[in-house]
Amino acid sequence: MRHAGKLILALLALTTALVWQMEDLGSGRQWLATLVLLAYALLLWRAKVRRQRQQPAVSGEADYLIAYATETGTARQLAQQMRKRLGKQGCTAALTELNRLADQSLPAKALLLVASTTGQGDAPRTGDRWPTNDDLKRYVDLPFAVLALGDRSYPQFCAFGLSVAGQLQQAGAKPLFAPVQVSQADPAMVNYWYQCLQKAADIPV
Ligand SMILES: Cc1cc2nc3c(=O)[nH]c(=O)nc-3n(C[C@H](O)[C@H](O)[C@H](O)COP(=O)(O)O)c2cc1C
Repeated sequence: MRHAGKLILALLALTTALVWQMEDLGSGRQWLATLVLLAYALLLWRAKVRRQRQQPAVSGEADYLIAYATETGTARQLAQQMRKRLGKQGCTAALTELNRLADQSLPAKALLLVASTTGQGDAPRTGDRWPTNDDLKRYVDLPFAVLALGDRSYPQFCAFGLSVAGQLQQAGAKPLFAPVQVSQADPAMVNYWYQCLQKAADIPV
């Protein structure tokens, strides 16, 4: 996204330069085109600021830290919904991709993981470098819960989510409840996972 923003700005600057090369346009039209391009850049900038406000920076003060591992976006979407849902219950939650978990401060209450599986039971793009460079010792005694996404038609159903749960437990982290395996992002099972969390973490309904 950061690269896309830079590319758009570079294209706008190039277009402005081209407009000023076209002398037969006349300076009135050249100014008009420049103003339109500037207004467009301003709109893009405002949209970016709004997006950043909707996704506050990850903070060590958060009650929950939600880490997602996704290939095609479902786990990220569900993680974002989870954060909103927790927010409505008065809880704070920070969001990160699993590959960046090592850079985040630990949450006050629990680590929540939304992890999809790809390939033949493999890690998806935003989780394929975890736990490299993460000191798993820091998760000792940390409560956690895993929402494992997959598809029942694959022989290695939810393999990556289960592997994440296993590695955390082996490192000494404390599962709030067993990983919930969800096929094709079934909303009923996602809801069931959330109910388990509410019960285990004593979140008001
Ligand atoms: C190429 C491919 C390979 C997949 N491999 C598995 C698998 O081995 N095990 C599994 O349970 N699900 C597998 N799935 C299903 C995905 O995990 C499931 O659709 C999930 O909801 C995708 O989540 P995402 O959008 O966060 O990546 C696979 C899906 C695709 C497209």
